[in-house]
Amino acid sequence: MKNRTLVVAAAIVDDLGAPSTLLAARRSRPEHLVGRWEFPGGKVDPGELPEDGLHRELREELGVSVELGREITGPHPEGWAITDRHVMRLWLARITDGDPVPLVEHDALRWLAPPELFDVPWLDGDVPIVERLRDVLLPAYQADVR
Ligand SMILES: Nc1nc2c([nH]c(=O)n2[C@H]2C[C@H](O)[C@@H](COP(=O)(O)OP(=O)(O)OP(=O)(O)O)O2)c(=O)[nH]1
Repeated sequence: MKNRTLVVAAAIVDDLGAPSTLLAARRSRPEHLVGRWEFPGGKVDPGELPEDGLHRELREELGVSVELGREITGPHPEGWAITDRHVMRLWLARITDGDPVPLVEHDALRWLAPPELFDVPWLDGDVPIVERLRDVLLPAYQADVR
């Protein structure tokens, strides 16, 4: 896990206390990622705190401000091994300002409820994270549909 580049990303949800839907973003670049869905975010700049990098990326990519909730921790203390060169940390987040628009890096956004989570082709490394998030979203989703 050492020597991997740190990527920070957000599981943007409708509500931090009772999350039931998740915002997914479709990559528009680079070529090998085009059409795959992911969590908005990106690489942390040198000297930047991970959470600060995440707020910056979300402003740049979607034009939104967020409140961060708890971190969705992975199997490794460093985060989720999303590729053989990147490790990712991700936090729940709620939009506090702005309507999300795919400004750069993405060309589509979708709010997904648990039954729809796998209707989109996620990047391979994100699949175990989406499975974990399904468990996070299910209680509030099931309470809502009842
Ligand atoms: N942002 C993000 N990247 C992901 C996810 N899953 C996944 O495998 N990746 C990969 C894709 C890229 O190879 C890498 C992140 O790079 P990036 O292109 O988003 O980062 P960045 O905006 O800072 O990129 P750069 O163009 O400035 O280098 O991690 C995900 O859910 N979100």
